[in-house]
Amino acid sequence: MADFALQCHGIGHHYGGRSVLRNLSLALPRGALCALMGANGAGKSTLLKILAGQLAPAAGQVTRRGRMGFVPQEVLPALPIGVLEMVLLGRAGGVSLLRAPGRADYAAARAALARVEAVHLADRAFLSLSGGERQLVVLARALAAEADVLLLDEPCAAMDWHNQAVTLRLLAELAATGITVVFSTHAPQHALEFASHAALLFAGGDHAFGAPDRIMHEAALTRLYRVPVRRVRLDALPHAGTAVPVFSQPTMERD
Ligand SMILES: Nc1ncnc2c1ncn2[C@@H]1O[C@H](COP(=O)(O)OP(=O)(O)OP(=O)(O)O)[C@@H](O)[C@H]1O
Repeated sequence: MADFALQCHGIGHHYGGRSVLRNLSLALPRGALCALMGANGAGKSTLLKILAGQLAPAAGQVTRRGRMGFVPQEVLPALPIGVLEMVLLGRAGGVSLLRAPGRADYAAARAALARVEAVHLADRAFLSLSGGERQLVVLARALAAEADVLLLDEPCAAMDWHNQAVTLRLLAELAATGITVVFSTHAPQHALEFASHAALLFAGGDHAFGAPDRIMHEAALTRLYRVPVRRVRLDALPHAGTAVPVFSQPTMERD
C-alpha cells in the first residue's frame, strides 16, 4: 500500500440533520500540495477541521503522519498580543507561561516572518493589522511550528495579488521539501498553477479528487460555482492554463 502522509476514508458529517460531507476519501503522499475548492458552505472548513483532528467526523477515519499544523480562517486572540509573540506561539514544544522562548525561538520566528515578507510588522500589535497582514503573520506562525502536514483555511482570502504570489510560492516550496500541504481557496488558478492535487466539494456532498488539470474541466467548475466557467490557455501557463468565470452570463440555481 502506498505510503500516504494524510489520508481520509468515507468521511461524512452533518450539523443537526443537515448533511455537509458524504463518503469523502482523499489520499495525499508526502510533499503533495492539495487545493480544496467549493462554494460557500460546501464544507471546506469542516473538512479541514476534521483532517486537523479538531472536529470528530460523523463517519469515516483520518490517518495522519507527523506533526500537524492548522491555520484557521481567522485568528482572534483573547488578549492583546504582539506580532512577534504571535509567531512565537507556533514554536515546537509550545512557548508558554511554563517555557519562555529562547534565542533559537526568536531567530526562528523572525526567519518565518522574513519568509512571508512581514519582518516590518514584527513590533506591531496583532489586532492593529489589516486582514491580509494578519494572514501573513498567522502563516508565519505555522511555519515556525515546523509541521509535517500543514492545513490552511483560505490562507489568501484577504491578500492582494503580490501577497497571494508570496504565499502560494511558499506553499509550493514547503511541499517541495516534503511537507504535505492542503489549502482551501476560491481561486481555481491557485490550484491550476500550483497544486499537485485538487479536491472539489460539490453541493449535496459529492466530490471529485485528482490532478487539477484533469478534474477541473469547464463542466465541473461550472457545476461547482454555479456560474459559467471557461478554461483559458495562457502562454505564461503552458500546461494548465487558468479558469475564468463569466459573471455576466446566467447563473445556475441551487440543485
Ligand atoms: N458549528 C456549526 N453548526 C451548524 N452549522 C454549521 C456549523 N459549522 C458550519 N456549519 C454549516 O455547515 C456548512 C459548511 O460550512 P463550512 O464552514 O465547512 O463551509 P465552507 O465550504 O468552508 O464555506 P466558506 O467558503 O463560506 O468558508 C455551512 O452551511 C455552515 O453554515
